[in-house]
Amino acid sequence: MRTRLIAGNWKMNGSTSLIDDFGRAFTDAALPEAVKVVVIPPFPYLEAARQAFRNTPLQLGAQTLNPIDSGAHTGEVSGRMLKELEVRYVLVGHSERRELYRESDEQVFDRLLAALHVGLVPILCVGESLAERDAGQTMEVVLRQVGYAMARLDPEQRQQVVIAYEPVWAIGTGRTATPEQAQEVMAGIRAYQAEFNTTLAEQLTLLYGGSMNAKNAAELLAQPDIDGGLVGGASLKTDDFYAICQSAG
Ligand SMILES: O=C(CO)COP(=O)(O)O
Repeated sequence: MRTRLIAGNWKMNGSTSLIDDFGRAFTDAALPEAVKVVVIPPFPYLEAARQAFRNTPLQLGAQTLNPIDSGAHTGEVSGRMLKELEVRYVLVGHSERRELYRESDEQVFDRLLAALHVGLVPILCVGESLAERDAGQTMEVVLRQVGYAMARLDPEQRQQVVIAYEPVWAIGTGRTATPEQAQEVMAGIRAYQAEFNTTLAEQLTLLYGGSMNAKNAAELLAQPDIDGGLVGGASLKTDDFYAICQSAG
């Protein structure tokens, strides 16, 4: 049985009061067994979240990290600092970072490696644009992003990585990939991984992201290669996010 994982990426949203709402809503929450739930707020809220989530099953994630441990890098945050705040997961290669902040596959890989070195679980985000999908390049683009990172890791490191497939055209648009579209690409990612090692491929946790919400989550999560979700907008609404977590059981 693979790990089920629901992660809420708040992006540059949220507030200390939303952290408190989540703390209250998830205190003593009875989530389905074997479902891990991660909240990924902006950096300034991590400490408040650490306190507020004490009696909840919620784990903490961060949205990015700098590959360097410390030094003269104004505005940046290192993996070591995140570990001090009991952060367990970190996103690398989110399409917004790739697009808006020009992160290359190489820079994404440096971040992923830094995460592994300090013991954070990297969630490697990959996905094609609408133009790439329309041009029939979906698998090529996604496997290039996955392959760039995975081929440079040793088998033990590969085992630690979670991969999130987020078609860029489905992010924040309300236009979810159909379960079949998502399943097709995610089966392709797992098959790619099987070229390294079939057991690892079987254990790989694969998340779908892109307009996942309380209504469509169950159908997406019922697909054989979808083990969880990376949720944006709907993770800012306590009730919706709670419902998505319940449908992962
Ligand atoms: O980018 C996402 C999560 O990382 C998905 O965002 P939405 O759920 O808002 O489409």
